[in-house]
Amino acid sequence: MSPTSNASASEGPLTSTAVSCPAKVLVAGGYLVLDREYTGLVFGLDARIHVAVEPVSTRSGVTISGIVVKSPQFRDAIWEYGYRSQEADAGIRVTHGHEQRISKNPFIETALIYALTYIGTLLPKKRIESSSIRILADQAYYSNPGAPRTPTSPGRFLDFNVQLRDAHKTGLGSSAALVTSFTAAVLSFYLPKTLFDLQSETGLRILHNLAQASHSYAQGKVGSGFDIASAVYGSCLYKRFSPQLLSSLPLPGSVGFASKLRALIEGDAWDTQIQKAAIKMPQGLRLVMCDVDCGSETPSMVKQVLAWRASNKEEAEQIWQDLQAGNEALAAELTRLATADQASGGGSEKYAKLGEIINNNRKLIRRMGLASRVPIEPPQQTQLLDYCSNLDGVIGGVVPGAGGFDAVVLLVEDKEEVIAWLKQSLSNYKVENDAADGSKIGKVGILGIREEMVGVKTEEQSLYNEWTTAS
Ligand SMILES: Nc1ncnc2c1ncn2[C@@H]1O[C@H](COP(=O)(O)OP(=O)(O)OP(=O)(O)O)[C@@H](O)[C@H]1O
Ligand SMILES: C[C@@](O)(CCOP(=O)(O)O)CC(=O)O
Repeated sequence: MSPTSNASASEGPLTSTAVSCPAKVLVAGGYLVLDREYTGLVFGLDARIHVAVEPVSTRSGVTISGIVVKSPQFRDAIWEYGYRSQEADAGIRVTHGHEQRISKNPFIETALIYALTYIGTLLPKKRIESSSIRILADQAYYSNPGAPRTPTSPGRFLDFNVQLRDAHKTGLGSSAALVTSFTAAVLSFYLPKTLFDLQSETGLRILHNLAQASHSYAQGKVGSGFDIASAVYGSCLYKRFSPQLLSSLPLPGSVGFASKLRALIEGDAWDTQIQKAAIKMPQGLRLVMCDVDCGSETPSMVKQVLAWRASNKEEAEQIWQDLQAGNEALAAELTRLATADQASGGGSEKYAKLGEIINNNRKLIRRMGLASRVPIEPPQQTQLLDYCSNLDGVIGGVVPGAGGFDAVVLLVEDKEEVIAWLKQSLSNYKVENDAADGSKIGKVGILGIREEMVGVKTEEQSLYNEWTTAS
């Protein structure tokens, strides 16, 4: 059902709004999920990016509207935008503030253009008021050490005291969580509930489709969109949208962009499939993310794997099908354990099948990597995963997403002593960096996060008290 567009444009003053979205980890389905024939098993993680929007009191007589966006945990992270409606149904054009000295932020700028354009199609006669927007991110997204802003009463959001370009990402999908929170916060702020309600299924679908469209444009249309899906819906089994949906959309600023964008995100053509019920974390288990203090270039790995698949159809098809079966088996076993009678089975034998499925999937991932000559589970990561998998309480682990040297994700028993033992064992872990290509993994650390089933949610403004709009 589409929202009705005849709601009154004047439904009271704009009130401050805040929204947050979770990080992601693709536990199964890397590369496969780029193709609609296959699915990806994605878990949300409890590191969040928050976006808060507030009205700005404009002095009487001031006619220029503006939106100021700040990411105050980073140095010089402030972007000022003007905006105006364009002829020919081309949507909203965003301009930069005069004294803009700092680098552009394509994710923020695109999310703003898409969100304001959609709002403009719903409320064509209403002036878009000025606002002030703050972005606040949890520590786990970056490996830079943060410091409390007010040491006497340390809050949730730390001061990173570096420029954004010097932030070291940990690969948790910061741009997807940012774009989704930003879009949700801007829509919730400017639109009355009758037109956009984050608590409704329709609201979530519109947010998902709009955030996919703008994130994909800002990113250069490379990803499957699993990161946006988990930002909106939390942990889920994800089947991507047909790429033609976005390739047939006019570019922002071109004739017909606004109404085609609205029709696409509200209409029935959008064919993503999200199964939330297919993903569960059994009670007594949890995910642990390990950062290996090194990084890989996802786009070039994707290019190489897909090129190999295109010229080795038969061999690739077999691996893809076997991996899909293995990924489905993993989802099914997690669900079985989550719903099984807690009294049945006991001890670590109850997770034996889960461990076996994970190890079989890893064999297939290594085959994919060897065949395509892409280090998806390189020897250093195999060694690390084998080492961790042999520790008491660890069921198994994989290289998430595109793999490489970014991170590993472990499935472990949710017990303090297991985490303590894992930490101690990793602090003694000796990395054997003997890869022929010279790639190295650094010190292995545990990120203080775990799985999160909840996707987008509204938040209390009081969370940001120490990061006032003036910060
Ligand atoms: N706190 C923040 N404030 C403003 N912009 C941010 C913030 N965090 C991330 N970004 C934007 O997102 C970009 C990083 O997105 P990118 O897609 O490269 O990484 P990622 O989504 O974290 O990585 P991956 O998909 O590999 O997990 C930054 O260059 C910046 O533009
Ligand atoms: C390789 C791919 O399937 C997963 C990439 O995941 P990550 O960015 O490495 O977490 C690409 C995608 O689905 O967007």
